[in-house]
Amino acid sequence: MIRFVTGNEGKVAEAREYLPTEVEQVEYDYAEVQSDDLETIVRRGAREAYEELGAESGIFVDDTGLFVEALDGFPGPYSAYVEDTLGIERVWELVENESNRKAAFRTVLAYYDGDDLVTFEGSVRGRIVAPRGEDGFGYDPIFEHDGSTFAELSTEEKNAISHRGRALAAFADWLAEQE
Ligand SMILES: O=c1[nH]c(=O)c2ncn([C@@H]3O[C@H](COP(=O)(O)OP(=O)(O)OP(=O)(O)O)[C@@H](O)[C@H]3O)c2[nH]1
Repeated sequence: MIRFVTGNEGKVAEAREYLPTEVEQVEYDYAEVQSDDLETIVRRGAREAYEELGAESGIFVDDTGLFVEALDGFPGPYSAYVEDTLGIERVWELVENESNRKAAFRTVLAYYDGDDLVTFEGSVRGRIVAPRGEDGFGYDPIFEHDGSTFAELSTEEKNAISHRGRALAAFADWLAEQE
C-alpha cells in the first residue's frame, strides 16, 4: 500500500487505474512553496507530508500545471488558485482571441519512503478550446488533444495519453523494479 497525499479525487481515480499497488488517499495540505518549478514544489511537499504523517508506508504527491503559450506559461504552478478564483471559463476567455492557443499540461509526482526521494514527470501538448465534455476534472473541458477534450475521454483513455498517465507509468515501472 502507498499513500497519495492529495485533496483531489480526480487525481486519485487516475492513480488507482494505473498503479499496480493499493493507493490510499490522505488529505493533508502540505505547504506548496511559491516556485515556477513543479519539481521543487513536490520534493518539498513529499518530505513534509512523510515527516508529518509518519512512516507506515511510502507517500507520493502530484503537482500539475497548465502552461498556456500565449500567456507566457500562465497559470502554470498557480493553476489550482486560478481555477478557484477565475474559473476555467475565464481562462478560455483570456485565450479566445489569441491566434496561438497552444498549451501543455505538466505533472510531476514525488515519492518518498524515508529513504528514496524520486520524481516522475509527464507532459502532453494540446490547445485551449471552448469548454466541451462532461468527464474529467479541472481544466479538462478546455484542453483539446487530437480532436477531443480530456473531458470527452474516459479515465482509461485520458490516462493512456495524459501528462499524469505518463508520470504514473514511469512511477509504476519504478515500483515494479523495487520488488
Ligand atoms: O484539466 C485538468 N486535467 C488534469 O489532469 C489535472 N490535474 C490537475 N488539474 C488542475 O490543475 C490544478 C492543479 O493543481 P494542483 O496540482 O495543485 O492540485 P490540487 O490543488 O487540485 O490538489 P492537491 O493534489 O494539491 O491536493 C488544479 O486546478 C486541478 O484541478 C488538472 N486539470
